[in-house]
Amino acid sequence: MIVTLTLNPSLDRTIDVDRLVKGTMTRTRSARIDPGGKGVNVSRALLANRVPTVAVVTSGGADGEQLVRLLEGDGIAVHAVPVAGRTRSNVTIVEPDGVVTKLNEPGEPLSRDELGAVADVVLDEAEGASWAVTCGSLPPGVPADIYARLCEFFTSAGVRVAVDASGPALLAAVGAGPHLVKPNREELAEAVGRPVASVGDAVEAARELRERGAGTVLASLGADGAVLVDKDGVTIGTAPVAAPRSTVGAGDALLAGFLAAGADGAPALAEGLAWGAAAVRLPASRMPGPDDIRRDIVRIDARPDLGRSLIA
Ligand SMILES: Nc1ncnc2c1ncn2[C@@H]1O[C@H](COP(=O)(O)OP(=O)(O)O)[C@@H](O)[C@H]1O
Ligand SMILES: O=P(O)(O)OC[C@H]1O[C@](O)(COP(=O)(O)O)[C@@H](O)[C@@H]1O
Repeated sequence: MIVTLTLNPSLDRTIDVDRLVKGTMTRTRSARIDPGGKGVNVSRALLANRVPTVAVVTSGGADGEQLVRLLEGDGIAVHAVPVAGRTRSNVTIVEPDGVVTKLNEPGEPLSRDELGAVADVVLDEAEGASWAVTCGSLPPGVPADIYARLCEFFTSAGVRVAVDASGPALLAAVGAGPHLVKPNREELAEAVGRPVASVGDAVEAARELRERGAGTVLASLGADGAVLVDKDGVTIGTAPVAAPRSTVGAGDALLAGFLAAGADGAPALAEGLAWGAAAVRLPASRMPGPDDIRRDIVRIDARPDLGRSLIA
């Protein structure tokens, strides 16, 4: 069982337009609503591939109720903790060439008591679980060390912890010694305080996060694939997609695939890459199921070129 926690979930609204021009009225081509938030997406991807999972989320107002209805409609085991603040909506605008513009709300504040209630629920749900996955931005008012504190609780209960966060929350979590962190390129660069412009830069930055406490670093690099740095060394792979449709949720699919495959070494990296590429071929934040995942496109580089520049 893999338990995910999303403190700041969202209704993801994806809008397709022919062209987005700032400051003009744009007629939309289609729109779609998905349950969103990083942990939510990890659970959606796991369930789509029949891996047992529970999603712990906060839920506030009519949008929170809709989020829970959508998740339950998909058959996801969801434990929703009611909160006073409205669940946010994140908007993604997609142009035909695959260019994506994201507008993510900060979410409404969580009180101390609400945070305590969520922590009780997730610690309870994680009892006996193989992984606890704590993901996404923190709502206003939530201390930046929340993932670090939860990590200590999970670890002492014998549950492995994966963290997908950014900024101070990621840095604090790394110091608490999680089994796995999944930064993307920007998050990695911010964490080490220097640009990540090449595959070698990503490897060095991932090594630094390991030195600071993370057990395994799965650094996702968009179209450049991903770098895995763990106790056994460095593994690098790619899974090219000729015509990406939507990259929203690709990182969540990568993480889900990596965990589903056992979170260890090249086989797990390859599975994560296959799931991430499949997500990119699907519209909006749809998560891939078995029929969408192609393992034949994955390449694990036996002799990676560390000097290779990353796509801008
Ligand atoms: N344009 C793309 N082409 C092929 N694969 C992609 C593309 N964008 C993302 N991916 C896949 O999705 C994974 C996660 O994407 P990334 O953008 O790094 O993460 P996040 O969604 O967390 O920002 C990548 O490691 C890669 O496997
Ligand atoms: O919590 P954040 O950082 O605002 O991100 C939330 C958004 O990220 C997503 O989980 C997508 O994640 P990625 O595109 O980073 O994989 C959306 O479902 C959600 O709207």
